[in-house]
This record gives sequence, structure tokens and C-alpha cells, in this order.
Amino acid sequence: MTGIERLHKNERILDSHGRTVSYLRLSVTDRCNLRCAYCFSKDIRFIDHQSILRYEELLTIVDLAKELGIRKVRLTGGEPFVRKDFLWLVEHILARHPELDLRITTNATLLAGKVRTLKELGVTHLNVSLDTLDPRKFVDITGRDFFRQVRSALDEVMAEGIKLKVNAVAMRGVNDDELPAFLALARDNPLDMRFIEFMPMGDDDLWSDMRYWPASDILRQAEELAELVPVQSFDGGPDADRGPARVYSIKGGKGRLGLISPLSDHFCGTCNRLRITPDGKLRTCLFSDREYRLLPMLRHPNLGPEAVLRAMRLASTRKPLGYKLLAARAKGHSVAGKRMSAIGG
Ligand SMILES: Nc1nc2c(ncn2[C@@H]2O[C@H](COP(=O)(O)OP(=O)(O)OP(=O)(O)O)[C@@H](O)[C@H]2O)c(=O)[nH]1
Ligand SMILES: C[S@@+](CC[C@H](N)C(=O)[O-])C[C@H]1O[C@@H](n2cnc3c(N)ncnc32)[C@H](O)[C@@H]1O
Ligand code: SF4
Ligand code: SF4
Repeated sequence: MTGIERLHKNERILDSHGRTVSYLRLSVTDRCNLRCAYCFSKDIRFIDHQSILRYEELLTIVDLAKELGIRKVRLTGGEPFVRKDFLWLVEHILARHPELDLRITTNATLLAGKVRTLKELGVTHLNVSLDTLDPRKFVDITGRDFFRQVRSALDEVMAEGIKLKVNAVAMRGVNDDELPAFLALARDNPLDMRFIEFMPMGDDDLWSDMRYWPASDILRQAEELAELVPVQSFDGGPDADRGPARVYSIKGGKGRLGLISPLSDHFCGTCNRLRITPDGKLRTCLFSDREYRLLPMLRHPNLGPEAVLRAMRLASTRKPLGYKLLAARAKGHSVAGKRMSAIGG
């Protein structure tokens, strides 16, 4: 039976590579209070307010995602906390779907003082992006002087007992000299310190081969600094919810090291993700600019949520294998033209 036949029978949807979707990354804004050099283009034009999914529409999308079999939703951005009343959205998603595994990826600049509320609302996991532990370098990378706010938010998250993953984009010549400091952070604190291979996304000039620091090199260098033991379960969740990171415990340490290697050792074969951009476009792969425009459907008087669900089902059967797109990209060009801040990572 093909994916489309299953779709008509309302069965769990498999795509032509035998994959099924269970995880939605929902980007709530393309705006951000940082200007990370690898993510933000120079001539940025933000999505106009009319074209941004309203909170009620986001709630409908989550309802539909649940019907599709999605069990895990990640709110991302841009920076999710710059959107007005973002906590309202978190509260209402969890009130409607208390069993949903709702997570957030944030730069943590605006997190301080909100962590307890998030915990009370039912958020159990937070992923924080932090590419350097050096306050001056933080300014160089992000264009803003917010290191202290981020660092103290990490402590607040851990103090509340929320599971914490810290993500750093691995960049040679930028943060490779900080591997000992990052490992020390993971040794001394109950967190996963994860390095993400730098991906060629957005404007062609954002990425450079010279900056690429592959996961195998990070692992080799880290093994010289600490005794690492591979952890069987990728990120501690049920099998189907495994994240893309390969995780290592650090002997004698409280935290762990994680490596996310979309370039050197892809995980497309088990990809369980859909993405929705702030303007309601469904992307079935981070590396593919093919998008399904859900927002006009949702707002159309004769279409609405039913049509959106059908489109989401159909799109789920047509997920590409991103590593093939990466291999086919022209030299010097990005794999996908859309900037990361408008997708959500
Ligand atoms: N190529 C590719 N990269 C991904 C994918 N998922 C996550 N990443 C990269 O990993 C980064 C970190 O992702 P997070 O936002 O922490 O989410 P996650 O890795 O799914 O987190 P967990 O659910 O906690 O494992 C993203 O910003 C992307 O850069 C994916 O499906 N494909
Ligand atoms: C686009 S941001 C959105 C959420 C939030 N603003 C944050 O930074 O956590 C999500 C993630 O994408 C990562 N990212 C952005 N551009 C990337 C690239 N070219 N390669 C790898 N990761 C990238 C960021 O480091 C961040 O961890
Ligand atoms: S990585 Fe996140 S924090 Fe940095 S510019 Fe992009 S969206 Fe903003
Ligand atoms: S590159 Fe595309 S197919 Fe591969 S894991 Fe990422 S989103 Fe999934």
C-alpha cells in the first residue's frame, strides 16, 4: 500500500522511504533580537504582520498535527520569546493537549524570570543556543551584548530541574578553541552540550568551507580532553522520538556531549519531522525550499482546517531525503535559499 493509499484509509502515514512523521517544528516568528553572523542576512525583510500565523491559527495547526500523529512539537523562531504574549501560546497549547511533548528552542536572552512559569505550564525541556562562553566573542557572533543574561538563564533552567540542551554551531576558527571550556560546562552541569555542524543555508555567503568543523574532528579532539562513553539512546526519549544527536556521557561528569552531523553523517533515514514557517508554509525537509502554503487554505472560507489536514497528510508522504539535496547543491551555493531564522532550524 502506498503512502497515499494509507492516507485515504486514515492509517499512520509512511513516506516512500518508510518514514513517518511524529515531530513538528513550529516557528512562531522570523524576528529576532540577535544578529548571529551565520543565520541573519544583511538585507533582511521581515514577514509582514498580516502574513504571520495568528495564535488561534497556531493552535489549530497543533490540533491538526495531533490528528496527523504528531506527539512532539518544538516552538522556535526567529526568537520565540520576542513574540508578544508568547507564554499565552505555550499555556494554551498545553491546556488543549496536556500529553503533548512541547519543547522550545531559544537564544535565552529573554528567558530569565520566565523559567518557573514555563515549568508550571508543563514545559519539561528547553534547548538554548549558545555558540561561545566568551562574553566578548558573544558580541562578535551575535552583534549584541547579552552573554550574561543567557548564562544566568542556563542556571535558572537547571535550578528548576528543566532538562537542558545547549546547542553551539560548530565553526572552525570561531569556537573550536573553546572545546575545553564547553566540555567543562558539560562536566560541571547537568546539561547536554551539543555541537551542530554548520550547514550551508540561506544566503550563499553565510557559509564557508573554511568554517566547517566536522563532528568526527570534534569527537576526536574531545576524546583527548575527556573519557567519553557513547550513550545508547540518542536523547533519552522513546525510540521514535530520538533526536538527531549522537550522545556521549563524560566520565566523572554531570552532563553529556552531543554531536549533530547533518553534513558528515546524516540522519535522514529516520527523519520524523515537519516544519512550519511563521507565515504558515509547511516544509517537509530543512534542506528543501519546496513549501506547501497552508495559511491561505486555513483562511479560505471554503477550505479551512480540513483542507489543511489533507495537505499536511499528502506532504508527509512526499518528504525528500535531505542529504541527496545537499550532495546535489552547486559548489559555493547554499542547499536551501531561505534563511534559518525564517525556518526555525
Ligand atoms: N539537517 C537537519 N538538521 C536538524 C534537524 N533537526 C535539527 N537539526 C539541527 O539541529 C539544531 C538543533 O535542533 P533543536 O532545535 O535543538 O532540536 P532537536 O535537535 O530536534 O532537539 P531534541 O528534540 O531535543 O533532540 C537545529 O537548529 C538544526 O540546526 C533535521 O531534521 N535536519
Ligand atoms: C534559527 S534558530 C531559532 C531559535 C532561536 N533563535 C535560537 O537561536 O535558538 C535555531 C537554531 O538554528 C541554528 N542555526 C542557524 N543557522 C544555522 C546553520 N547555518 N547551521 C547550523 N545551525 C544553524 C541556531 O544556532 C539555533 O541553534
Ligand atoms: S540563530 Fe537564533 S538567535 Fe541567532 S540570529 Fe538566528 S534566530 Fe536569532
Ligand atoms: S536534511 Fe531533511 S530529511 Fe534529512 S534529517 Fe534534516 S529535515 Fe530530515
